[in-house]
Amino acid sequence: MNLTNEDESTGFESTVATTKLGSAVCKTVLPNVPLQSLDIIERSIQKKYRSELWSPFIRGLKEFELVKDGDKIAVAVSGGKDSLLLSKLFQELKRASKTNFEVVFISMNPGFNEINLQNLKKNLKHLNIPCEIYDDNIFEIAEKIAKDYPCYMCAKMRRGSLYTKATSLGCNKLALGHHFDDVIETTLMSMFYMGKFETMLPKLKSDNFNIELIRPLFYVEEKAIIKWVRNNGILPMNCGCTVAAERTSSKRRETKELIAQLVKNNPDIKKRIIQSTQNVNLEKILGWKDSNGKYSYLDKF
Ligand SMILES: Nc1ncnc2c1ncn2[C@@H]1O[C@H](COP(=O)(O)OP(=O)(O)OP(=O)(O)O)[C@@H](O)[C@H]1O
Repeated sequence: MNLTNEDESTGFESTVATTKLGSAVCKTVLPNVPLQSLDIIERSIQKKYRSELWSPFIRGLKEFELVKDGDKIAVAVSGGKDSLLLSKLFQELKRASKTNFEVVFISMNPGFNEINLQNLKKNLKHLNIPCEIYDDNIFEIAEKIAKDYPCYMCAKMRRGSLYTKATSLGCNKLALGHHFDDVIETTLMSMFYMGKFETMLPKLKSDNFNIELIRPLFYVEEKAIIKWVRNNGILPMNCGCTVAAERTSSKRRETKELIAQLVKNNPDIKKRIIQSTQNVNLEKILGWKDSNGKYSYLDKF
């Protein structure tokens, strides 16, 4: 592991290391202090990090109506920092909210190495997250059937596996740990590398399962999650992928770095990117599409 200095505005601050894993290099978020007690960790969510974690979480839930009476929600836990926080937020919500909902925690073991698996179990135990870990060997399958580009296949199989598991547990919603920066990066990446304008939605209906996917961390910034994890002494899973890891995420890293540069001169830039997805002027756009087909502004010219 080599310690590297990262830009403050990315939230990685100085204790981010690079870890060599096979042929890949991963950025690793390291704890700042010894592991804190469960009580301190839980309390920090609604006290010390209230404005950075709890409030944007609640804002997203309310604005997009993500949790309703009668819901049974499966929280998908990869063991990374985002889904560990998401699990704790849901436990806090259950305690604080009058909404009558149920929550379960599921983690799919896609072929993690033993060190990662043990660390995941240790974190779940310490954080008191009653999570069911089930095996679904998608790493091996993705690498076999899509040798050159396993990530797309892996992500597709992962989604299917989590939907299947959540459905088998009687859940009507599956919660994923994508956060504010994931949304912004994905929006820009789809413009830069795929030539289309679209964003990551806070909720969507599955095409093949009778289940809704929700993203309750929609308004939670990554730098706040990193602070929460590091200052509570938690070592999240960092390099779970044993197949491709950093090889295929370089475009995301480039986009992340570009945004960090822009934020230096214009701190509101991330907010503006999100706003632009809520404010598309269909009279000043060349073309758009929906499930019925493609349209050009010339159609009605
Ligand atoms: N193996 C898994 N088991 C359960 N849920 C998963 C798994 N892998 C990913 N997820 C879900 O999908 C979300 C997005 O996955 P992604 O790979 O982008 O995140 P990550 O960096 O692995 O971890 P995290 O988002 O928890 O920090 C996760 O936050 C989690 O909710």
